[in-house]
Amino acid sequence: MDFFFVICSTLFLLFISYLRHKYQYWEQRGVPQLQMNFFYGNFFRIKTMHKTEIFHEVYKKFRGKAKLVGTYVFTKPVAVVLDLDLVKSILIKDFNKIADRFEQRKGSEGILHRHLLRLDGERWRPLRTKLTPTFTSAKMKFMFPTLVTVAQQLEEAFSKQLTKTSSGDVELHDLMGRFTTDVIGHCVFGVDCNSLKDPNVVFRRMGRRIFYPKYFSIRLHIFMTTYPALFKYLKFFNVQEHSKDLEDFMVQLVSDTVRLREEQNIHRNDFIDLLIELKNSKDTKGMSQMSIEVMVAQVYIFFAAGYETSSSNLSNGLYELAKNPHVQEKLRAEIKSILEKHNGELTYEAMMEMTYLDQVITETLRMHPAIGALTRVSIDDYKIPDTDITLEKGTHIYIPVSEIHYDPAIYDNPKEFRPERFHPDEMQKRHPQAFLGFGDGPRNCIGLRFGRMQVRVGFITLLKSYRFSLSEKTPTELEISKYSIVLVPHSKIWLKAEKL
Ligand code: HEM
Repeated sequence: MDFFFVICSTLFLLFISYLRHKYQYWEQRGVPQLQMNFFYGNFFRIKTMHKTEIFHEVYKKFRGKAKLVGTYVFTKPVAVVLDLDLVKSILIKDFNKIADRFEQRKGSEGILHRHLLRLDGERWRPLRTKLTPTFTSAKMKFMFPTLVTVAQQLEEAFSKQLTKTSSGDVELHDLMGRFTTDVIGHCVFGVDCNSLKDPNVVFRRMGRRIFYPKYFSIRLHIFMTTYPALFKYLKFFNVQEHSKDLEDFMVQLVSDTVRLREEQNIHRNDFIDLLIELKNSKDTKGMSQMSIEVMVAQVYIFFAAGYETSSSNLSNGLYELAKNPHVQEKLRAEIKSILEKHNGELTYEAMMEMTYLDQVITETLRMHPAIGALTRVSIDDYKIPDTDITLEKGTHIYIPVSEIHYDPAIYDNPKEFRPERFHPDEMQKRHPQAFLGFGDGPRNCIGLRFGRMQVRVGFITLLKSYRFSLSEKTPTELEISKYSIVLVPHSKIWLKAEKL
């Protein structure tokens, strides 16, 4: 019994010393850090990464006093960058030393992991170079008519939904999700997802599975990105990031589409066409530029990264416009006058002329960014410019987007929705990294143009025909979901709509 007691006490003391040592990591390097709970660090406060409570505390306490601050996710030391010049160095100037987004999970990659968002810098670079031409303005212009077709379906679905209610209350977050699912379905998968007609189609179910994992899975997701080396052992307990049926669904879908297009020689100028072109072209060694597995992974990430981010931008924007009727009227006036100039037709050129619309979209993303913090991992030791601090190779770095976007020293009265902040003259007065809604540098959002295009088309379609106002069911504040990986509204977004 005594022996057992001695063993337990020794193990306990060793464990405490280990934690104590771990939680002194930043202090020992001369980097300011938040006070940690001695036993569990900030484990219990990490309910969701995107809730970013920890970054909020760090930013509030150290902004203006330090360029970067240390904190911990579980026991992993992470650096939080507070200074915009340092943000610029990390994302752009010194990108070569900080090219990874996540610590890599070697040897345990499924097909759906081999995508742009996740790959390490070495494998990411050639893939990004191949995929960048897929997102040029010219390619966007080719896809524009498809978006207009889906927008007509949105108009029909919206009008149908409105006729079903006598109060005029419409729930917008789900409807916008169905719109962007169908747009991505057409342009990325090359199929008609039909979710505007049937909300329960398989694509919606798959989308919900990606973004709304069970509560446990959110912590698991954080655990997985923090300790990828340990995560591989969880597969023995059948814990996986992507379920087998999601992977099978994606593989089947892409293989069927590719076969059909090749057999029937179908060309539609969409993403899948461009990926097939890469699959069929050879590199200098005579090898295919893209295998079907890599293609599946890219199609998966275009869907995953593209539909919920854009639909939240749309529904959050409509919410802000309902709260700020003067902005809504100003935007509608712009939309109507430009459409009139183009004989009432929504063309790519007409859309590009709507500059105030662009400001509204950016201001919405400032107040409601899709990603609360950008992540990077150093692939080499990195000396922080003008300091004696060196981040070790493999350090996890966070750039707290939400905090920067709400910093009153950067955006006066940050809780006010004011699109004019993004007038080019106003933007010139701010630091170039003061807005990070699409990230920045070589690893910024590759789908920026496409995302903005579908959001613009969604806004134009609804605002030209409907006025939105607050209803009794509208939430007073938009709460962020604790259950989703990206920042999406927790509650439904009910607004009153009136036909013009
Ligand atoms: C309003 C819509 C969107 C928002 C707000 C958004 C936001 C972001 C952000 C913040 C990042 C991280 C950037 C960084 O770390 O610097 C990102 C990366 C990415 N996004 Fe988007 N995104 C949107 C739409 C899209 C669309 C439509 C697609 C694809 C069709 C897409 C594909 C990607 C990919 C593949 C990456 C990883 C890029 C890389 O590592 O090279 N996104 N996005």
